[in-house]
Amino acid sequence: MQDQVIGEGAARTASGELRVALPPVAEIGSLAEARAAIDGLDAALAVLLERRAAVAAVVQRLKPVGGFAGRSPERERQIVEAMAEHAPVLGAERLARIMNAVIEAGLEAAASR
Ligand SMILES: C=C(O[C@@H]1C=C(C(=O)O)C=C[C@H]1O)C(=O)O
Repeated sequence: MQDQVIGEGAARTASGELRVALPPVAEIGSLAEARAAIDGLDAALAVLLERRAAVAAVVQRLKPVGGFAGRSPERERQIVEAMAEHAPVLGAERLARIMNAVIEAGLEAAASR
């Protein structure tokens, strides 16, 4: 099976890996290149977000109380703190807003299935 290209610089490999090109930002020289890079990153993000929602839905089924009723602020704080180590420019405060939207979208999607 061949790699499935999902965007500029992003592909799913036959063995189920997601591969994303991360060339140095300083090498981006034009608006078209910058937008192509964003399109590739967004395609990869979409794949990751879809997978994350599917895994979060599994957690909802396994927890004693799932869904919005079983929301865990402590676990969500831990997630954001761990992510902030990889995203120091965004930082924990902005990441918390992003992840709140991601988590709520995942819980909504799980409830709608
Ligand atoms: C997935 C869980 O349930 C909820 C959803 C979370 C998520 O999408 O990461 C995190 C904490 C909970 O609010 C969990 O408790 O781990």
